[in-house]
Amino acid sequence: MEYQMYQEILEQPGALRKTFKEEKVHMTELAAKMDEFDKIYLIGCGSSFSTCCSAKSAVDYISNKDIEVYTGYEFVYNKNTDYKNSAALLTSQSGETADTLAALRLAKQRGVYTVSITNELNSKMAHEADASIITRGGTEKAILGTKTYTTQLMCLYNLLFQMHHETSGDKLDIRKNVLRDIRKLPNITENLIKRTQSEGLRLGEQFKDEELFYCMGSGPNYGLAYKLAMTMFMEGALKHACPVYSGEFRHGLIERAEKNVPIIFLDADYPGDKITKNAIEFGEKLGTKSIVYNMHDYSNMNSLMSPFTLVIPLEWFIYYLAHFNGEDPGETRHIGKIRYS
Ligand SMILES: O=P(O)(O)OC[C@H]1O[C@](O)(CO)[C@@H](O)[C@@H]1O
Repeated sequence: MEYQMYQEILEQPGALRKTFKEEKVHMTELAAKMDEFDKIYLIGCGSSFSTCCSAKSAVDYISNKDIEVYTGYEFVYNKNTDYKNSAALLTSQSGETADTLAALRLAKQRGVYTVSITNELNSKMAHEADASIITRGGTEKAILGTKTYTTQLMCLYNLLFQMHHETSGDKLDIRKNVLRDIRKLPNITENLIKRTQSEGLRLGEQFKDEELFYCMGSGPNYGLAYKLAMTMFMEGALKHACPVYSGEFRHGLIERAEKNVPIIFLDADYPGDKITKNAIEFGEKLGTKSIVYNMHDYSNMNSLMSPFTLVIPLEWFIYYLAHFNGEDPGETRHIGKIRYS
């Protein structure tokens, strides 16, 4: 019953170590280069879109830098305004996703400085971007993205938090703590992988017959809630799932939060998690099947590192959920095989 994803979960600490070591200097140089631009676009799809959402939200806590997040085709079809003095960081584990590649080509045409973050050295995106950061995960086969997620997210955080931000006081401390925690990530990840496997197994078995999961988070955890629903549940465990911003709980999900409905709450005690906690309480009264992941139960890193922390117990949960349903969590039925153009 060991699927490909199993090995790839275990490979994350090594991939983080190697990526940091081999790209450290380059990332510092690129952070300085990014300072030259007035605006930064973060662009990716699926798992690689979720990292952009989390990183933007995290850096927003300490910075006023103008950063916008787009999926590949949203950027291509719907972004028509001014591209003056801007840069785009394009994330893609394969470096080949048509949507993100189209965004990269359009950005270049419009004079935007482009940086790709990809796991494939010989990919189109690595070749065509003005600069490239290569995550050193080794080939990843399981579709939902494990080691390419953590390494890509690490590169985005490292780059964005190293940029010059007008910070002082608390914000400066947060920035320093995040950069310190990034260095500790390989060891912390290693530990989390060991500590959370049995919990994932238990939850996977307990929830195996559920068909739909709501995934809620605020701040940087919304990006993870998105990944959890779109790639981990839907692509990996073949379950229906829906990401929800905590702040949007009262505008939709509240009407479906009924007895026995599974809701996964990602909590890191962010200011926005006031609403997450209210929603948890509301769910308790109604008898929802809540699973609450609070990042502080798993690590003592800065709260902004919550996606790095919570993704590990979630990977195990999804791995076993797929297993108890007789599915290989690394398989794909359509992704990578369907072409629109
Ligand atoms: O990161 P890449 O290689 O651009 O791939 C994007 C793909 O990743 C996935 O999120 C799978 O991890 C798919 O949804 C999507 O097709």
